[in-house]
Amino acid sequence: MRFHREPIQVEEARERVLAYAEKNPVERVPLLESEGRRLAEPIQATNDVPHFPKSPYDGFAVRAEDTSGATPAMPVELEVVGAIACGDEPAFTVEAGQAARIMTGAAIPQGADCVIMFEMTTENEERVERYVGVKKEMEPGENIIQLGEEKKAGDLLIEAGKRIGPGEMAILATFGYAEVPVYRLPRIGILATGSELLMPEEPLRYGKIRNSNSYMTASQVRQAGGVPILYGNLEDDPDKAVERILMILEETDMLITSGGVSVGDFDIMVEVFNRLDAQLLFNKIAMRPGSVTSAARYNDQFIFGLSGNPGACFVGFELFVRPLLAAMQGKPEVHLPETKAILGVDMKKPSPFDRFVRSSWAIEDGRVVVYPVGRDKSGVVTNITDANCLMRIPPGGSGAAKGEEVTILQLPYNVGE
Ligand SMILES: Nc1nc2c(c(=O)[nH]1)N[C@H]1C(S)=C(S)[C@@H](COP(=O)(O)OP(=O)(O)OC[C@H]3O[C@@H](n4cnc5c(N)ncnc54)[C@H](O)[C@@H]3O)O[C@H]1N2
Ligand code: MOO
Ligand SMILES: [Mg+2]
Repeated sequence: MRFHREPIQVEEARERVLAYAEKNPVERVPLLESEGRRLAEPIQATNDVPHFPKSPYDGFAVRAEDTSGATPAMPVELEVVGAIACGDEPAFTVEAGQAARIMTGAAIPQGADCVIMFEMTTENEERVERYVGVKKEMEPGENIIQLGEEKKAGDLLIEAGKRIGPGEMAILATFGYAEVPVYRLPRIGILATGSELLMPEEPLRYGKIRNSNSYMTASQVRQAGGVPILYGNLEDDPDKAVERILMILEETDMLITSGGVSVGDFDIMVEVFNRLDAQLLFNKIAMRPGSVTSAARYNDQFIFGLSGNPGACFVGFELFVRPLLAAMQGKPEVHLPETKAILGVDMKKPSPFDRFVRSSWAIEDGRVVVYPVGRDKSGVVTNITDANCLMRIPPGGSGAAKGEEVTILQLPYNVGE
């Protein structure tokens, strides 16, 4: 029974992780730096928008009752008593028989109740000086952006947890949020285990390979809103691993390792978890790839032991680490979005486990069609570049046939690039 581990279902593994998920502490950052972060508080309107009635056009602010009977052939003549630029606070009142020049975005003066565009006045023939001819009958309120028309003070504008992008930046600036409450970025330590590993700058030696997992994981962490901190490669030595892991956990919120989680002679992670006396959440999942993906709690921190095989390492992050990072940043929906797609080829390999196949979806004749990206072997590293989703093939039966409907988990990579 030396190698026996009790496999649990994917959903169960996710729940065991999320049961311990906590939101990161809140910090206030300058507006420009808040871009890409997640809001820690709901954002409300701090004033009406607009907070003064304003003109949507360049024209004349007038009293609608004065324009009665006006036509292009018989313009009504009004006295021009002032001009209002954007930013002015008009100090005069438009009385009966009067008009004021007004520019787009400028405040409506007292007395006026509508704005007539330049094009509907004698201004369109030659520039008006003292008197303007109005060529159209106006309604009260016409061409006025009313006080609070867009938003009222106190209105909820953005829910907490939303990622700050262009629209959110515009709102935050509009309502004077020079400092923005956001969740602190999760700092994620990344450590590769394996005596065969070289750094990217090192020349190849027979039997050795360059560590790609750490860089792949760093990208996944960053795209999930975390800050990756790389701690290099570690030989397969449990003593050194324990020492390094304790050091990394002091400096970071969480640790992700890759490699050494299976049952080989040099797979040290089981031993490492034992020596740390960590609380094991799982070390076997009924899925492929990534069946040996492991997770543990050490004090109040997480350690994820992802597979060494790059395909399995990639999938392990997407299914189990991503949701945790999302939860730490207050994201309301933590899992990858799922949709249905039509399988573009036969995937007839029967499997007793759920399979998560690195795949690519595209719209064909108005339908979402999905194809595996190539050889579905967890040791293959060079086809992750083509994946924009994971295709989920349920266990049992005889796999899935071309034309069948399958579930896909959309990845945030390789879409619209
Ligand atoms: N007898 C069994 N053997 C294996 C089983 C099993 O159940 N019984 N599971 C297989 C599966 S599935 C996987 S996945 C791997 C998991 O291996 P480990 O997580 O223990 O990883 P390693 O043994 O350290 O390495 C596996 C493979 O990946 C390469 N690797 C490791 N680290 C990196 C890295 N940072 N960058 C790129 N490539 C890396 C490593 O050289 C190996 O080729 O176990 C199977 N075996
Ligand atoms: O299940 Mo392994 O983790 O195929 O690659
Ligand atoms: Mg191994």
